[in-house]
Amino acid sequence: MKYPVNEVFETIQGEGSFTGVPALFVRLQGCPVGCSWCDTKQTWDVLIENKVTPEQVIAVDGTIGRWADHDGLSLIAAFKDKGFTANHVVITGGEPCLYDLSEITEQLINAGFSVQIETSGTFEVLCHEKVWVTVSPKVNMKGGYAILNQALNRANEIKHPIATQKHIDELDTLITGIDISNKTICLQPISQKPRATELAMKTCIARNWRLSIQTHKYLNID
Ligand SMILES: C[S@@+](CC[C@H](N)C(=O)[O-])C[C@H]1O[C@@H](n2cnc3c(N)ncnc32)[C@H](O)[C@@H]1O
Ligand SMILES: Nc1nc2[nH]cc(C(=O)O)c2c(=O)[nH]1
Ligand code: SF4
Ligand SMILES: [Mg+2]
Repeated sequence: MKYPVNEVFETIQGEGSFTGVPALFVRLQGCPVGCSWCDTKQTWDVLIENKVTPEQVIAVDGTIGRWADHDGLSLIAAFKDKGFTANHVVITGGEPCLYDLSEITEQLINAGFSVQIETSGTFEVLCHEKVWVTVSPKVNMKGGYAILNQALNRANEIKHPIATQKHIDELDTLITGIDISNKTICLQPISQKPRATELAMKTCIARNWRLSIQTHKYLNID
């Protein structure tokens, strides 16, 4: 199966439970959710006029919304060509769960990579059972997408972007009825806002949750 890939790069995972882990990022093109504060708006539309060759996507950064078709095996070959050494692959986007990720995650896991998916939980999560799934729930977005309980139940980690108390209250509602005993819950301040960061820290201490800071933005790396 072919997936529309916006960019591939090697960096340090900046967020969540794997913060600090060397990682190969595969950013898929396409997201209909429309978060006003989204870091990666260039990935929203999959426009045919922005389709390029697979080599172009591997070669340069994806800050414009161009994309190319890849599959798991062509990505593994590209990692090798580039001399990448990280063995943790993060599939993000865009919204990667627009696509059935069973094949690509199986190919990566069979090749010896550990695999993580970053998803908004607005689509069913279809992937290999060994994948670490990070759900960053999106509620009340313009598309009116429902959070699928399937995604929250599959999640290994729920990483909630927050700015105000309202967002924490929304998370409380979302996780009512979900068994969170084996899940990591993180709060991630939206766009490094000091008040959001302070609220996230206070709430994490009170609840024994984890703080997730977008460390790559402080480090000024990809
Ligand atoms: C760009 S999204 C792509 C994956 C997927 N669409 C999602 O929303 O989880 C990757 C992560 O960045 C987070 N994110 C995006 N923009 C952000 C911002 N301005 N501040 C904090 N987190 C942000 C998302 O919530 C998500 O956890
Ligand atoms: N370093 C780094 N860590 C990240 N964690 C999640 C990211 C994303 O855009 O999904 C991201 C990213 O773009 N860069
Ligand atoms: S769901 Fe993710 S990629 Fe889509 S708009 Fe929201 S943060 Fe951006
Ligand atoms: Mg980046």
